[in-house]
Amino acid sequence: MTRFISGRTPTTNAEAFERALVVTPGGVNSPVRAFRSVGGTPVFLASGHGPYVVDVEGTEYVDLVGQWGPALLGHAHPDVIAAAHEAVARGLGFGASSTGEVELAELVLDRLTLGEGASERRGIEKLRLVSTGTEATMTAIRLARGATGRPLLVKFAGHYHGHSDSLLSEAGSGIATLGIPGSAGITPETAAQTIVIPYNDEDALAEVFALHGDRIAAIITEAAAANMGVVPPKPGFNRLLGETARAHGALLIVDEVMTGFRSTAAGWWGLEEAAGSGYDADLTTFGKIIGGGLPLAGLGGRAEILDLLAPLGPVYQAGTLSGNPVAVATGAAMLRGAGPEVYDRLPRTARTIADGLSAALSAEGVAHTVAWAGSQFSIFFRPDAPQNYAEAQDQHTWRFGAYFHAMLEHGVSLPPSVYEAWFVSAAHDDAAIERVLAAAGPAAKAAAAATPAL
Ligand SMILES: Cc1ncc(COP(=O)(O)O)c(C=O)c1O
Ligand SMILES: N[C@H](C=O)CCC(=O)O
Repeated sequence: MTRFISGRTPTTNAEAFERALVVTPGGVNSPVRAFRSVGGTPVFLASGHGPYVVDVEGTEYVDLVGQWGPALLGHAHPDVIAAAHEAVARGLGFGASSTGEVELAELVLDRLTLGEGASERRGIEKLRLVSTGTEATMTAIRLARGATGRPLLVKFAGHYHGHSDSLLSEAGSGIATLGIPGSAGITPETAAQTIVIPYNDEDALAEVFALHGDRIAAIITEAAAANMGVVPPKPGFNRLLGETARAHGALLIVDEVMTGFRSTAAGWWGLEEAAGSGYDADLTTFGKIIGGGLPLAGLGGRAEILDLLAPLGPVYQAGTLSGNPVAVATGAAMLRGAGPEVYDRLPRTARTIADGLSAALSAEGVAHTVAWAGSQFSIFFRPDAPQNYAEAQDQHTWRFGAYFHAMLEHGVSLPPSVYEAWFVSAAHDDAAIERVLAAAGPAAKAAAAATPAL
């Protein structure tokens, strides 16, 4: 007799969650999905199409989670699905190199390399593919330590770079959502190698380098922070990070796992280049969109640094599933499908939605602000945009649960945390936007009526 297998597919979210709780820690495979900060039963999704997702009960929602970023063209885009089918038919993976990996690297490098004659520090010359953003940032740190022979890492409070040990101190995303300072299970020795400073704070940066400059291997930063809600860098801050690192013989790692291929065709880096505040990253990490929705991520940089990776160099990194042929095919299909019209459309769609939501909140007298980084935005329940984690936490977070559930009831799926960014896709058409705007009034009323927990 089987103990766990029920043989029946759950038909309600409650039933699905109940069963998940028995066999999965917290009923989820990634903490934010558990709805802990907003309360209630998580939805279990059965399918997605265009701007919509559908749960196991058959309820359709306009999706503003976008797979946490990868769904740039919307769900189940025909070209991406066709690329997956074609690749699957040839085999799921070989544990050997395949030409699709090279094609994807070429597509990425083409978007991120400056023209001939540009300073040789700029742009990305080589790319190593891995399977998750966590692996990409973890490898970037190892590479920085290997390249400099130094131990320390500087990160910013509220930034999230995945869940490797060195990077969970005062992290954003789920760590912020759960209201905890970091994770158990990390040795004090490891934690001591990461120095956390406030974001957008030039003085703290100067001070940490004055004190420890010759022991710092790297600064790691989100290209534009979006895991404590959206908090963009002050103009010129990323450039200052590059200059400071360079002046002290350290490296700058810019994490574009979320912003890469979303803010512009060339990610946040492209946006700052166009704005005249371009910066020199020594290493750049990618994830999400680069895999087109399947597990794939990457680490890029100048050849002299990337070539320190095995087999050429002494810094080890490997992966059974690295460069998986199906994931590189879906990633390439997504990048090929993300032409100028996509990057033109995304900010306009985001702006229309955000303006409508903001107007509804204002009409209900709810203090709030919409914060932006390219086409990504999030709503803070405070009157002005925060510049760092302390300010991002200083808001009426207690309004968000009511707001979130009112949206869900009216057919709009938001990230289930006040500290996550919202994502639109190229598939969000007028009908989807209308549905979001129709939910704006009731959600604003719910936020206005919310009260802090005792
Ligand atoms: C900026 C950033 N870096 C790294 C990661 C880690 O990526 P993954 O979840 O694929 O490990 C994430 C998201 O999870 C992210 O938003
Ligand atoms: N903020 C995270 C990634 O960007 C959300 C994904 C997760 O933790 O499940």
